[in-house]
Amino acid sequence: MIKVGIVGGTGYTGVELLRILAGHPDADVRCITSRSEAGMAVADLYPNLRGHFDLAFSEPDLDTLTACDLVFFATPHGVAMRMVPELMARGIRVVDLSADFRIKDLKVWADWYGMPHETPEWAAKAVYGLPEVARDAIRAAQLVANPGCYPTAVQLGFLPLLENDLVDTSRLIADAKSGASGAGRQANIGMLHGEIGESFKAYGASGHRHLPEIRQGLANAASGADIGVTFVPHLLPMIRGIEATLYAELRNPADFDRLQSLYEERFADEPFVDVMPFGSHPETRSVRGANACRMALHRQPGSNMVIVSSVIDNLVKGAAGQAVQNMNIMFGIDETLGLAAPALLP
Ligand SMILES: NC(=O)C1=CN([C@@H]2O[C@H](COP(=O)(O)OP(=O)(O)OC[C@H]3O[C@@H](n4cnc5c(N)ncnc54)[C@H](OP(=O)(O)O)[C@@H]3O)[C@@H](O)[C@H]2O)C=CC1
Ligand SMILES: CC(=O)N[C@@H](CCC(=O)OP(=O)(O)O)C(=O)O
Repeated sequence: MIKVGIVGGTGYTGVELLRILAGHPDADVRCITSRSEAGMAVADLYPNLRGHFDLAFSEPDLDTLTACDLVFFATPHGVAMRMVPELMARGIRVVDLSADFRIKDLKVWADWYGMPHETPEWAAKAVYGLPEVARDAIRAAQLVANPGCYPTAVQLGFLPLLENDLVDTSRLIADAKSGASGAGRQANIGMLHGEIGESFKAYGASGHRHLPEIRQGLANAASGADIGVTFVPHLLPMIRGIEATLYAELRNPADFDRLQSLYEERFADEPFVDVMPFGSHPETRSVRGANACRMALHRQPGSNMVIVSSVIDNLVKGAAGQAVQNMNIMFGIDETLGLAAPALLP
């Protein structure tokens, strides 16, 4: 049994970790922290977990956390980077769902996250945990930086094009839309139902903090090539799900004929990526609650532009599901344990 701790157990990704781990045969959740709800039984706050966890939320406490084999951080940015060094020193493994360890250039990180990085040595050692790219490094890692939700949908959709040098990397476009749970559970007037219901808007069009993360991942996939990517997120009046419509111009239009088989081969051994038939339109509800990314390719008549539609559940493949996938890889157990359930439909 893997002894698991969760810091930030009351947030949306924290409770999603609990939901997934409730069905995991090799994970034993020992500790779930919350400063505001310390002392409250987990099942009292989240009745869907009644009968699954006989635990109460507790204050984040290093002595309790160091009794675990693995700690998930489901906390706002800036929390994990302060607690990780102590856990690392005591040999505990960590999967951080926040952005603290995702970006290697710490000047870029500080500019986007508005604070200096306090543990550069661990930022350098952390492995960016996109399993479809870095499975071997994740297996050996003590600290895994779980990718962001938009960056997961965007990178997976572009990967085969960039790895095979098929497109103009200077003019990529990622037009992405997310449900409101992406913003977390803390009170925020802009996220009230009355504010976002029956409405739809872009945000962060002048620059969103996921832009440098997406750039870094796409540059690595393209063997260090310069990446010009325009990323615009949108807020959808729904709770879960991300759809990213991706655009890239083929260098050689003749390559269109082999793209479908290239995508199918690239992801053939990936348990959580599904390449749908050419011309399909993946729906967010087809991945709701599931650790899955579904994608499909399109071409418009007379155009050299490849269009990829990529969907994930932001809380699962975009956060807690991918974090459990990373845990499974780190501990050398079946990567799909706890994650095999299909999406909830309708
Ligand atoms: N929501 C999403 O779709 C995704 C979120 N993420 C990232 O995952 C992380 C968690 O997100 P989400 O669950 O949405 O966030 P929430 O705001 O819903 O939850 C945050 C949790 O962290 C705890 N917390 C807050 N401040 C501290 C602190 N200083 N020390 C210890 N615990 C703290 C809170 O409990 P309390 O204050 O009671 O201690 C709460 O349990 C964030 O970094 C987010 O960016 C990543 C991918 C997708
Ligand atoms: C809808 C919404 O607000 N989404 C969040 C992104 C989701 C998230 O939590 O970002 P990380 O994956 O980096 O942690 C945002 O735009 O900031």
